[in-house]
Amino acid sequence: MCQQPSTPLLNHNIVFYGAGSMAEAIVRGLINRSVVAAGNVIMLNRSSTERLAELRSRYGVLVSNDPAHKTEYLQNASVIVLAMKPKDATEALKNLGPLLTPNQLIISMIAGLSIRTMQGLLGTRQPIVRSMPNTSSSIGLGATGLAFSKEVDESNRRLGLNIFEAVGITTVIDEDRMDTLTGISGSGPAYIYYMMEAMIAAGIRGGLPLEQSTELTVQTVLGAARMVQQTGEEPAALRKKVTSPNGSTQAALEVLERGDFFETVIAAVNRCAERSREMGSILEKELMKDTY
Ligand SMILES: NC(=O)C1=CN([C@@H]2O[C@H](COP(=O)(O)OP(=O)(O)OC[C@H]3O[C@@H](n4cnc5c(N)ncnc54)[C@H](O)[C@@H]3O)[C@@H](O)[C@H]2O)C=CC1
Ligand SMILES: O=C(O)[C@@H]1CCC=N1
Repeated sequence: MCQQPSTPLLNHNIVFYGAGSMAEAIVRGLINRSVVAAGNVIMLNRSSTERLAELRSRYGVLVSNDPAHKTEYLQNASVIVLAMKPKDATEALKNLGPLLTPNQLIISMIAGLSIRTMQGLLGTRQPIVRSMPNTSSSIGLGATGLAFSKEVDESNRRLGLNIFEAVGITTVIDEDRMDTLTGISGSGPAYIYYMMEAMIAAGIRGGLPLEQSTELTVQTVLGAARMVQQTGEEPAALRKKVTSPNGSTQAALEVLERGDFFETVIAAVNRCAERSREMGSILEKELMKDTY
């Protein structure tokens, strides 16, 4: 599964601080696409030795949950990717700040957490790349939004872009738009999976075996996405081509309309963005609590 790079694109020590599903998605992409040598990737977790052993055997990366080793790895890293849950970020950043030197690049993928709050918690004006990837990064089909703190120079900007370009497409946005982007591409895969779950269930209820219903659903979603990408046509135009007047598709779409499908999806994206902002405010309040 893990191919060793002959000439990796990036020659930096990259520490993933938090070794959960999103960190693994990025690491898998980086290693399998030979962007960085496995020996230059370090994955740190709070406790689970089993999880770390699994990551080491899958990707050949270095791993640790030992506090002394963790400190050493963090101090020697060129890039530290923050990949813990928002609830664990305050404590981790406060402990991390005093270990850092000014040229170490921080890349955060923590939903909601602003650059300003991160710099406050670290207590340093560290160069920070705020990112919002998604789990499809693990197969090179990620969509990542990036915003940069003003301390990020051109080479660190390039480095941040290289990491995420290796695992999909990237787009640079104003930090203010990161919550909306989270609602579209960060959390978006979950909405599509939910739709797929419903389609598979409908197939089964209609008498198709699970395997067939799944295969047909997967290919339909894949084909629909590719059609938009390859034809350059608007989704609405492609939808119209499927929909014969008074035909079966129209009948189905009318049911979706009765369920307010379009506005429900928009409301879900908006609620996701709002929740991202709420999570950011909670972290900001924790910072303020300490400041005053
Ligand atoms: N899962 C997703 O689709 C996406 C997640 N994110 C963000 O990525 C971050 C991680 O999410 P997941 O990977 O889904 O979570 P996860 O729960 O799978 O992984 C988080 C890991 O961080 C570790 N951790 C927590 N505190 C730590 C500490 N002080 N030192 C070392 N390790 C520590 C935990 O043990 C856990 O293994 C979150 O902040 C989330 O907002 C961003 C984009 C997409
Ligand atoms: O659910 C979450 O909070 C994270 C952020 C984007 C995807 N998962």
